Amino acid sequence: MAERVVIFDTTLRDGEQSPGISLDPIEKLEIAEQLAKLNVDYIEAGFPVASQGDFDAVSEIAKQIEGPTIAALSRTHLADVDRCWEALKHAEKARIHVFISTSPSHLEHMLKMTPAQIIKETKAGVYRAKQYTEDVEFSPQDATRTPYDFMLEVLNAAVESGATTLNIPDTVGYGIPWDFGALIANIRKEIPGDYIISTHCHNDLGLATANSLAGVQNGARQVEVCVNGLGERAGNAALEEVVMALAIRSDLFPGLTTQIRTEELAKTSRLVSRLTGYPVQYNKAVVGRNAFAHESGIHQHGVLSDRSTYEIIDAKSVGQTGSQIVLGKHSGRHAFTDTLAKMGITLHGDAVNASFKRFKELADKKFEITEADIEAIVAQEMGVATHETYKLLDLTVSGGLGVMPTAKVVIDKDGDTLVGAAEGNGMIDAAGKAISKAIGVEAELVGFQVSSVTGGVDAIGDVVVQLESKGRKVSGRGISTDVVEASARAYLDAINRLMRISDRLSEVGIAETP
Ligand SMILES: CC(=O)SCCNC(=O)CCNC(=O)[C@H](O)C(C)(C)COP(=O)(O)OP(=O)(O)OC[C@H]1O[C@@H](n2cnc3c(N)ncnc32)[C@H](O)[C@@H]1OP(=O)(O)O
Ligand SMILES: CC(C)C(=O)C(=O)O
Ligand SMILES: [Mg+2]
Repeated sequence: MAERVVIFDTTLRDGEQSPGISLDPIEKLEIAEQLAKLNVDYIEAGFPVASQGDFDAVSEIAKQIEGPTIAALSRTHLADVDRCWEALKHAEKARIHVFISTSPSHLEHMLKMTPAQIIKETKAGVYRAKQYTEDVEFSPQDATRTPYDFMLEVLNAAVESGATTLNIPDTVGYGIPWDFGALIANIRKEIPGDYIISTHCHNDLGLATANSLAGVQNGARQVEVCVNGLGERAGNAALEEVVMALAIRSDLFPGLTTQIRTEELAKTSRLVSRLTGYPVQYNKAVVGRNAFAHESGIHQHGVLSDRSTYEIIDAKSVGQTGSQIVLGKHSGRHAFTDTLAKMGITLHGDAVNASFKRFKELADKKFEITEADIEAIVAQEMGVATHETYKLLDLTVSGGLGVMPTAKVVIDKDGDTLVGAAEGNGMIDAAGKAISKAIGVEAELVGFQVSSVTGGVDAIGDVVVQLESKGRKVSGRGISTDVVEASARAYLDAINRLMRISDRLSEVGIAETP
C-alpha cells in the first residue's frame, strides 16, 4: 500500500508573514475552505498569540473547517501554548505546533538563553501542549545552522515530552539538497521513537522545493509548504511544486503519494493571489499563466502534434485550461495556420504567405498577437493578396509643432517603382497626397475613421477611408500598429479598388464617366 506524504499547508501562518500581507478572519476562512477542497492534510491557520484577529481567524477555522487537521503555532511560553489551544479547541482534529530557536546565532542575539535553557523550554512547551492534544509538532528553529549534536539533544527532549512530529526548519534557506537530505536521514537514524519527520524549507537560495524533495527522499513524511511559495522573505517551498514533483517523478519516490486533488491547484493559487494581493509570476511553475503557453515556432509545432513533446504535466490535471499557443515574433507557419483554422479561416496560395508575412512584421512591433489582430490582418490580406495593383513598399513622414507635415511613399506596380512626395494638412493627409502623386490618381479624401482593433499601448489601429474620384466613392481599410501607416494602407487599398472597378468596367466595355 502507498505511504502518505503529509501536506502541511502553512499559507495562513508562514505565508501570511510575507511583507504586506494581512488577511482578516473572513479571508482566512475563505482560503481555508479552498485548502480543504484541495484536500491538504493540515492547515496551519495562524499564530493565535500574535493578535486578537489571528486568534479569531484560527478559532473560526477550527470551528468551521471539516477534513484537514487544524494547526496553530506557539512559542514555548506556557501562556502561548494555552492561548493556542484556546483558539484550536473547537476543531474536529487539532495540532499545536511548538517552536524554539536552537542555532548559536539565535540563542546569542535573540533569545539570550543557554543551550540548557533551550532544552528546558522545549520540554515545558511540548509537555504543556501534550496536555491538550495528542498531536504535537515541535520545530527547532534555524535547524540547518544548529550544531548537529545539540539539535539531536533538543529533538530527543521534544520526543520524550510528547512530540509526534519533528519538523526540521531550514529557516533561512541555507540548506543544499544533498546536505539537507543527509540531515534528515541522520535524524531518522539517531532519534528513537514514534514520530514523523517533517521539512520546512525557505527559498532564500531558490532551493526550497529541491530541499523538501531531498527531505522526502531521505525519510521525511510531512512537507510544510505554502500556496504560490508565499512566506517570509523569498518564501517557503511552493505547495504546487512539491506536490507535482512527487506526482510526476513518482519513479523517484516509489510507494509515496499525497492526497491532494491536483485539479484544484490553479483555483487555489488564484484565490490566494487575489486575497493576499501577491501576483503570481507569469512563469511560475504549475500555476503561472505561462506554465502551459508556447510562443516559439519549433515548440508550437511539437505541441500541436503532441503536447508531450514540450509538456510534462497535463494542464487540466492542475486545473489550468490546457496548452496555449501564443502567437508572437518567434512563431512559425504551423502555429499561424492552426490558429487560423481554429478561427474558422481557410486561406489558400499566396494569401497564406502574404498574411504570414504581415503577421511577422506586426509581431516584430507587438508583444503578442491576438485573434483579433489575426482577423484584421487576414481581412486585409484576403482582399489585397488577390487583387492588389499597388503595393506600399516604403513610407516616410515627418512633422511636428510649427513644421509643415511631409510624406514620401515608394509604391510597387507590377515590378515598377513609383515614388511620390507631398506636403499636407497633417501627416496622414500628406501620406494620402504622396500616394495620389506617385500613382497619378486624382482622389479626394471624403471620409476617415480610426479605431483600435486590440487593447494596450501596442494596439493595432484600424483605419477606414473613403475616397471620391470622378464622382465614384470607394472605401479602403488599413491595419497597423502605426496609425499613419494604417491610413496610408487604407488609402492605397481604396485606390486599388478604384483600379479594379475601372478595369472591370473596361473589361465589360463600359466607358468611365470623365
Ligand atoms: C521562523 C518563524 O516564522 S517564527 C514565527 C514568526 N512569526 C511572528 O513573529 C508573527 C507573530 N509575532 C508577533 O505577533 C509578536 O512577535 C509576538 C506577539 C509573538 C511577540 O511580541 P512581543 O512580545 O512584542 O515580542 P517581540 O516580537 O518584540 O520579540 C520576540 C520575543 O519572543 C521571544 N521568543 C522568540 N521565539 C521564542 C520561542 N520560540 N519561545 C520562547 N520565546 C521566544 C524573544 O526572545 C522575545 O522575547 P522578549 O520580548 O522577552 O525579548
Ligand atoms: C516556526 C518555524 C517552523 C518557521 O516558520 C521557520 O523556522 O521558518
Ligand atoms: Mg518559516
